[in-house]
Amino acid sequence: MKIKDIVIGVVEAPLITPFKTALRTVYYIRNIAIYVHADDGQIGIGEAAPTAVITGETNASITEAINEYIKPAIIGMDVEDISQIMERLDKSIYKNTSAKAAIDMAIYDLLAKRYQAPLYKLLGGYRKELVTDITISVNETAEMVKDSLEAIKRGFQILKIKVGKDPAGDIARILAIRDAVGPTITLRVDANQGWTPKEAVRIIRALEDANANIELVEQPVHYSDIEGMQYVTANTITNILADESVFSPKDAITVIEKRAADLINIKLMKTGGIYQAQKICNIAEANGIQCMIGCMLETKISVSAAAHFAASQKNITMVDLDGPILCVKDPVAGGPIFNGQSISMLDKPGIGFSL
Ligand SMILES: C[C@H](N)C(=O)N[C@H](CCC(=O)O)C(=O)O
Ligand SMILES: [Mg+2]
Repeated sequence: MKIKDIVIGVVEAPLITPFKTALRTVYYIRNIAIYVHADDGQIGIGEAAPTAVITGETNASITEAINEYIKPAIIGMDVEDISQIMERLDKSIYKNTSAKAAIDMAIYDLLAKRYQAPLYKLLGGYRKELVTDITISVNETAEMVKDSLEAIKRGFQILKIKVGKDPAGDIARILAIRDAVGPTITLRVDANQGWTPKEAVRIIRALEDANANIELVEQPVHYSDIEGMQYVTANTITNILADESVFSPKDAITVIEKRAADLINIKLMKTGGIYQAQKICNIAEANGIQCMIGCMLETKISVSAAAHFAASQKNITMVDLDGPILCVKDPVAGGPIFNGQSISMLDKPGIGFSL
């Protein structure tokens, strides 16, 4: 099964409410869809999200990276030569991880279709069901409390609370949410790099003193401030999760060696796809570090690929795959079933979309 052509399209989905983090506000998803055509007529599907503030990519850069660099590097290769394809993909252009992720997942989709196997089984098949959290955008406290209660009414038991935009008000925001939702709901906090190391320690310790019972705090400080993350991890009890600081296996080794975090968030848009994500997950597991699977603002196409990967791995113990849940409707039919907080893998070949 040889790679014959790569076709680029657009996938669009309006969001139910604006998505707000310390880094950006988004009203509408407009991502790149990828179709990798094989010489036997099969098509593999992928998606790239243009998260300029995190990966540095735009839809224009993703399109250019694929057309000018990635496509010439892998066209004509046999889908079964996965390691060789992934080596060429990695070397075809520096960084551009979302462009690479879209191609990587489309090729894995083809490989799994070649063997008539669901992708999660081909990758290791650890479990069939995942439970995702849902994001509560950063807003004024009252609005975040209202959004949290609505999410619980919709059946979500795990909330990912965005903070870091207004550090002075963050303790009050989080405590008000804990107060409103009660003790049984799991709360994750994501500062998206919005705090200084000293601010982070002060805020997290205040939450600890108030018995807020926060499961983890994600990326408290700037992605490049590994010493700062190390300082936060060393001076708090709460688990610290590295997100924007870990794109590659090398980044994971640095964070682990420096004890800069307790946990790692793997996103296909940061790793450049499943092949590199597996390496990070293995490195973390060998070092006793559990991983979260995360997503950017992505539709069901790439989030489904991430779900297959997460389902295949024992060491992925936390799931933040709420992209499709934040959209008014899915732009594609098929794939795993997203029903409230549960994501169920089906036994259709590949990622599960009929193309
Ligand atoms: C959508 C997901 N729950 C999430 O919060 N991802 C963010 C980055 C999303 C973006 O800006 O596209 C994260 O974990 O930092
Ligand atoms: Mg994050």
